[in-house]
Amino acid sequence: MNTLKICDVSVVYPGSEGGESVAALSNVNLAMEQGDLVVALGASGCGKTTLLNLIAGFISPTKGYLTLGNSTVKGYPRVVCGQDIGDEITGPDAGRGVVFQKHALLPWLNVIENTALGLKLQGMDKIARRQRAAEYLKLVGLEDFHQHKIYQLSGGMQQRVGIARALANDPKMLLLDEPLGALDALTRESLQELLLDVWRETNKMMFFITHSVDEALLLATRLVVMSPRPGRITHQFDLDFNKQFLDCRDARKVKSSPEFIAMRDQVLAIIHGDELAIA
Ligand SMILES: Nc1ncnc2c1ncn2[C@@H]1O[C@H](COP(=O)(O)OP(=O)(O)OP(=O)(O)O)[C@@H](O)[C@H]1O
Repeated sequence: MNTLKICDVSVVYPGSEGGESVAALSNVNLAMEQGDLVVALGASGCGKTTLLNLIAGFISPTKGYLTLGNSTVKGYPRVVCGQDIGDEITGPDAGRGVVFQKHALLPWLNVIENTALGLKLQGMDKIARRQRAAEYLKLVGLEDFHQHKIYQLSGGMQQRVGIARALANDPKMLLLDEPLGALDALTRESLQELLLDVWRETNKMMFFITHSVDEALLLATRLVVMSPRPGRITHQFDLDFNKQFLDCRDARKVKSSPEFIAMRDQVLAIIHGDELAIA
């Protein structure tokens, strides 16, 4: 089974040119399984992206370790506290798909070429990779846009291509760093629905970062709230508003329920309390 374990992880960035080092994360513990949609919320600079970068294998922890399935993630000792924690993954790989706020697509390639890019880099032949890319473009509603250039697409459509490209590699987990942050409100709502459809269809583990409390509550199976720097996970909530939404397809109805409003108030109180503490 696919599982991610983050065990007592801290990250300290060294100061540049004699400057002070930055303690970004402190003693973070988190476990995820297949089908979990974990959303991280917290004040700006609390270490959300640092946590995502660790999971993706872009950076290494200063202390602690991460495991994905039977493998340790990038650069960690195979044996920890006398226990063998498995083979090492040597860094970012196709098993962890990443979607950024800015789509990071290549403007000189068309939609299907962008979607198939990771498969091309893995050496998959052209027919097979185009077939696979077409499947995922259909999943995100872009089956009629294969030949379009990226600049011919709206921001929301570009993000759909980014999601299809990440999924085309069939990753064990999808890591999404504020993927909807730059979109207008209506497009953002339609992509929230799309992501939930993709999540239900694929049953992938997803780790999602946002600044929007409403978005976090609507999407998450588990919400983790992080403290200001050095980031720690201070609260975790198991939620099922996403299943309520998928049943009724009416975000306004879900968001106006007494349970949603109470949870929103509770989470906002935590975040505002944290912000006041550092003001
Ligand atoms: N490569 C780096 N070198 C030094 N400091 C860094 C580096 N990357 C991030 N930081 C610092 O670490 C802290 C955590 O940054 P991070 O981007 O993880 O926070 P965040 O919660 O994602 O922020 P935001 O919500 O504003 O995107 C910040 O103080 C940031 O300035």
